[in-house]
Amino acid sequence: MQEIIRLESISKTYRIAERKETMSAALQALFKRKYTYVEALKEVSISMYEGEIVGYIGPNGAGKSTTIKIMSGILVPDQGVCQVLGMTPWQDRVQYVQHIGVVFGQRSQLWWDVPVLDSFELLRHIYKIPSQEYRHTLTMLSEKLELTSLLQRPVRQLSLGQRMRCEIAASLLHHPKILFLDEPTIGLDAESKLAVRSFIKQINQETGVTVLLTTHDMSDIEALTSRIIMIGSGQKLYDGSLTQLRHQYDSLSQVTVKFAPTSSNSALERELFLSTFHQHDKFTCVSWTNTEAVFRFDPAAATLTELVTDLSVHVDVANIAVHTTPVEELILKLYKEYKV
Ligand SMILES: Nc1ncnc2c1ncn2[C@@H]1O[C@H](COP(=O)(O)OP(=O)(O)OP(=O)(O)O)[C@@H](O)[C@H]1O
Repeated sequence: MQEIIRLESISKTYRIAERKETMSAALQALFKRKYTYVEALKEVSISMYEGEIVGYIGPNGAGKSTTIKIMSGILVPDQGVCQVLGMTPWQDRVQYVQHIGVVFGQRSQLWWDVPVLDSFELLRHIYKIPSQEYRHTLTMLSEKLELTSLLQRPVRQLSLGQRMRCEIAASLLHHPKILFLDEPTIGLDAESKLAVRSFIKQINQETGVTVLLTTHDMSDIEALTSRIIMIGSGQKLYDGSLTQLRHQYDSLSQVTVKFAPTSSNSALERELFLSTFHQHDKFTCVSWTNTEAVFRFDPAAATLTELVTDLSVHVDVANIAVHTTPVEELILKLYKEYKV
């Protein structure tokens, strides 16, 4: 896979002028300003490859939006190298923006008082999209994002979910190679979230567009990304797959085994048998009742099939449920480990 985004040791510090309480102190400050400094990014390095969907996560104030602003050329870092598609975003801006699409969930790129279609037309002119290509793309996006009934309405009349679908369409009109999505599902109801998610997945699969997605919603991450990059207090803390994360923080598999109601074993027999699991070298029986038992084992040392084979000699099994730790919990463990 080809590397299309490369950040090397990117740092960014914001300078904030101190505000004074009293009028005289404020007047004095006009001549002798005092500043505080916020280190938003500290030597962050990131590589992304063509066609990937990467989840960029971290708690509030971690530095996610600052990174996206640097990658999209809106902000200039204090230090480091940023190469996207072989360009430096803030230097080759006019050429560069032809290749990227950006959506900020908290801000609109559409004109508030005019119909959505007028904003799209304006973007067509800005990006110099040939009319036939524009019509074709608009039809495709309108169908996939169900925009037909929205296009003639002013943006201010749209619901958040409707507006977000239009924002995403606007960011794709010029067929960008990379899509930066900064919290695209923020504030959306369950149905709108699903619509946005399934569209992102579909467009990535069909066009190969590379996607960097920031979100606080871990179900977005689970549904869309196989790789996550975590940032905390301006530093990159984790870069890897969800599977790796699961191995790291969820090393033991847990299964609940339900006994058949018409089981031929007596409760006593079952109890005696389950108590032998205390000495079992591969499986631990965590708890049991008359109707079910919970087991834990290390998937590197044993398999579910072995457990079922062992069990079925002595008890009638009706059902087995494998417990997987929700991604939300895994990420919380990661945040805790790094104290962010
Ligand atoms: N324009 C600015 N001026 C001063 N400080 C800023 C500015 N923008 C961001 N910051 C500070 O930089 C740090 C990183 O902010 P950033 O918006 O990149 O974080 P984030 O991870 O996107 O957070 P969130 O999840 O809350 O959107 C924060 O401490 C924030 O207060």
